[in-house]
Amino acid sequence: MPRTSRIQGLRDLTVEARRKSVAEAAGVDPESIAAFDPAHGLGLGHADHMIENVAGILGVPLGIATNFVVNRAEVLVPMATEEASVVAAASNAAKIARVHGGFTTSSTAPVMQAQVQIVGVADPEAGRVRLLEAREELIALANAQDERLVEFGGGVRDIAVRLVSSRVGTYVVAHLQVDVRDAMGANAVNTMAEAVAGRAADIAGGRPLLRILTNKADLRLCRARAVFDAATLGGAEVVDDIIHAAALAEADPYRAATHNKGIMNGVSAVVLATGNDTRAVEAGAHSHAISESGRYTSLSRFERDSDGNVVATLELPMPVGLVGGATKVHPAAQAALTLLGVRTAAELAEIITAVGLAQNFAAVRALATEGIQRGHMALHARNIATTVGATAEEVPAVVARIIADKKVHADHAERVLADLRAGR
Ligand SMILES: CC(C)(COP(=O)([O-])OP(=O)([O-])OC[C@H]1O[C@@H](n2cnc3c(N)ncnc32)[C@H](O)[C@@H]1OP(=O)([O-])[O-])[C@@H](O)C(=O)NCCC(=O)NCCSC(=O)C[C@@](C)(O)CC(=O)[O-]
Ligand SMILES: NC(=O)C1=CN([C@@H]2O[C@H](COP(=O)(O)OP(=O)(O)OC[C@H]3O[C@@H](n4cnc5c(N)ncnc54)[C@H](O)[C@@H]3O)[C@@H](O)[C@H]2O)C=CC1
Repeated sequence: MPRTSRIQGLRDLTVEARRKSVAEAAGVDPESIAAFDPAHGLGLGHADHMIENVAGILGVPLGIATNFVVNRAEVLVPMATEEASVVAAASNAAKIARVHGGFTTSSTAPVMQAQVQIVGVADPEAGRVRLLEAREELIALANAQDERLVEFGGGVRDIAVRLVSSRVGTYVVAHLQVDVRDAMGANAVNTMAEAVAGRAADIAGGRPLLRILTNKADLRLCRARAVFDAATLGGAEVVDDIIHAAALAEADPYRAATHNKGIMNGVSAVVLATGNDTRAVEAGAHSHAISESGRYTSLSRFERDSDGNVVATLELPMPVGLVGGATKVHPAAQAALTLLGVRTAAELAEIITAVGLAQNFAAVRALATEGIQRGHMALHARNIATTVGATAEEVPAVVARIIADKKVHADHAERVLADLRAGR
């Protein structure tokens, strides 16, 4: 069977049957994703080597988003999240995007930057020039810290020097711009920064202070683009309202914060599923969402194309890796990468960006039409039924009633559960 992300009725299967169906559709050995099952996933022994004072493991649901076509390839996307309707929303938008070929993505080279702050430079402008004169020496010193990275074709691509004025003085800040290939790269560039800091400070004529990467990873950008069909959406008026909803997010930081949270619903779920650093990706995204005028704005743009369809685009930093951090040691993260079938960090980063755009579009489409609650709360109702004590066997009946009653909240669920148990 050719690889496909269109799986009918996946939601109606048991978890085990769903995992088997996903493996078959993705063309992978079911054993290669067995680690999605906690019984075969991260063990306490593993966990005890990952962080400090380990006392247990927090399980997070891992769902599979369907319908995705990215650069003409079918891909099933593992998403780790505690939030209902996120996986459904991404799958829904991906289904609509298929009408016009799915998502097209691209990315820059995987360049991460480390900063070296130099304080106390009497002549900062000249200090900057002196550092740039020593470019080759500093690059060689930094690359010597990671021969393995250089072997893989990575290493320092350039050095930039900025002068940053603060309330307490002007700092000379050197940036090591490092191609980190398939790593996320934080540890790699931090090691380089610590190695060159002393020499750089001597050259600049000051004292080294901070030596750390920046998570504003704006030299490691990914882009996604998709066309959402006007007829499928319900016509020109719906398109207009979707455009208006996105335009508000572009203009208003209050709306942009939630619009971008919608994007990160998708992004962070795949970042987490693949054992990558969600905090780094989120910090990078929000630091990138600053307009030329300095205002916090939306990360994505929605326009109407010449055929009246919605064209959505998203660009953001995407510092994720296939090696490094937890990715290599977490069995479920390895399974996630197997299911995705990615060969490079750039491929992973671009799929994540496409999922962020899908999530964003699904949310804005729901908000601009019926509102978020019908779809979201219908799926959240299962959590509410469980919260009030319904057993797995009782959940479907409680969910059906509270949705039918249009009262999807805990106190009504309690009454419904009591009625069901009393045979009413
Ligand atoms: C929730 C839907 C998808 C329902 O939408 P619907 O039209 O009722 O769904 P449907 O039953 O017609 O199914 C359409 C497709 O959605 C998927 N789908 C649908 N249901 C399921 C399910 N149970 N399990 C798995 N997949 C599901 C599935 O792909 C399905 O097609 P298929 O593949 O079956 O041919 C829609 O209302 C939606 O997309 N809503 C957006 C929900 C959302 O954004 N949730 C995120 C949480 S809210 C939030 O925090 C973000 C926000 C809103 O604040 C961001 C912002 O403000 O911008
Ligand atoms: N975002 C942040 O502010 C910070 C994040 N971190 C953590 O750093 C970790 C990621 O840092 P990394 O340097 O990626 O981790 P790492 O040090 O585990 O792996 C990177 C190393 O892997 C080697 N390598 C092997 N194969 C490679 C390939 N194909 N491409 C590139 N390198 C290859 C290289 O020597 C490279 O230096 C994450 O766990 C992250 O949470 C650490 C400090 C700060």
